[in-house]
Amino acid sequence: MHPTLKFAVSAPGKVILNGEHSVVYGKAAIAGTIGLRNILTLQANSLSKISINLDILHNVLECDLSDFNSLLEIIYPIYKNQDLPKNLNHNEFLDKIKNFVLNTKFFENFNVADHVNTLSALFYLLSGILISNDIHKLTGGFIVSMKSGITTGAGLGSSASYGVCLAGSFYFYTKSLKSIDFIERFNKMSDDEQVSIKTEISDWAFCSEKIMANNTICTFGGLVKFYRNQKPTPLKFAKSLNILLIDSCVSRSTAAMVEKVLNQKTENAHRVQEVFDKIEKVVDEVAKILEDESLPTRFRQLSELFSKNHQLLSELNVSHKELDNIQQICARYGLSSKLTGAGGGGYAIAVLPDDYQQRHDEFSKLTEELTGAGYQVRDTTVGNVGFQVDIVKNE
Ligand SMILES: Nc1ncnc2c1ncn2[C@@H]1O[C@H](COP(=O)(O)OP(=O)(O)O)[C@@H](O)[C@H]1O
Ligand SMILES: C[C@@](O)(CCOP(=O)(O)O)CC(=O)O
Repeated sequence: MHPTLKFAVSAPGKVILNGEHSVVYGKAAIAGTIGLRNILTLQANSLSKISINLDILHNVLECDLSDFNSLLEIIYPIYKNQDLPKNLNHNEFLDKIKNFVLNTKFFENFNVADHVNTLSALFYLLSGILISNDIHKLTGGFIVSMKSGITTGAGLGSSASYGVCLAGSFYFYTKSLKSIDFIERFNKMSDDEQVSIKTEISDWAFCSEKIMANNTICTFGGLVKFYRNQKPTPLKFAKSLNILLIDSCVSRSTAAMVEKVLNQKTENAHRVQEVFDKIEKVVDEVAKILEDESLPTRFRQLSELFSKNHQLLSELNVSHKELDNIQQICARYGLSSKLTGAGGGGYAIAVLPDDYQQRHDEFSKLTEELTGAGYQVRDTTVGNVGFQVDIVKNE
């Protein structure tokens, strides 16, 4: 037990730049981390409880250490000799964790059933990582506090970022139980050593969100090209890009939009395949531009390709009148926006010129017009750092 241990981890959200929908049918897509992050602080203490302070739950929940240790007592012997998480029987393990979550009293009248996935992800990763490090009992408590910086359920990768924060914090907590200066040592390790630890974290995070690209991006950061169910490949030399993130404030469902495209494909496979092929070309061109170090500016070329990509997605009927309106407003200011993610609502993104901060008046007018039309606007970058961990020093 290390009652003095206090550290913070953070992980960014992500956006898809190009290739949504066609990626479902085997084509490549491009994505990158955004400048918005979830930040989780873990502080060890000598109390006999695990306190959970996730801002999205609006309550501080508490789990008695004895209850958690009883769970470990049951599951440790079953899973201790398995090579976790590689050989973990996910569904069986998750059932045991869900059962624990549903039968634990966390806070007065708190309705656990409404948050079972959020809490199960936490206890899944905590127990799995402890067991894989051969720890079968906790002798001291801790508090985890999450400050959310990413809108949830909007395609910005909040769940992957949440999973990476949880996996990362429990990984470093567990390692610190064995060696208190582990975090300081990690931050001084070579790139290769850090990559191998981050790979473990990303593999654990994959257990809570089964979208390989998202966990890898949120852990390692940067801009990547990826295919469905495969580890993404970093785009070499790709510098981060200034973008405008515009929330249409229209709710959307990824599954419904994917189904909409499937229905069109069933009706007219040839037409839809032609659109996918054109999107593939856009993806290839964008990747080339992002990797070309010699270009003085990427703004104009990328803007053209973003417009084209939005048009192609509209042909798949996954745009929305608000997303089209955003595109028209941006166009009046010389910017091209496209929907990002599944469409039907959610976010649009627009590439910003390198000097947009110097063109303050023009940029403020655009932001005002978008906000006045009912949208939420953030300027940020895409292709930022991924997972980070740091000791928090108490004043
Ligand atoms: N900051 C957070 N704190 C707690 N849980 C989070 C947080 N961010 C995401 N989650 C979890 O992820 C879920 C949202 O996942 P999902 O609907 O796939 O959205 P997204 O597209 O943003 O990843 C939330 O319901 C919650 O379980
Ligand atoms: C439409 C799709 O290509 C992207 C969905 O993205 P998001 O989860 O809405 O950001 C679906 C998918 O790749 O699974």
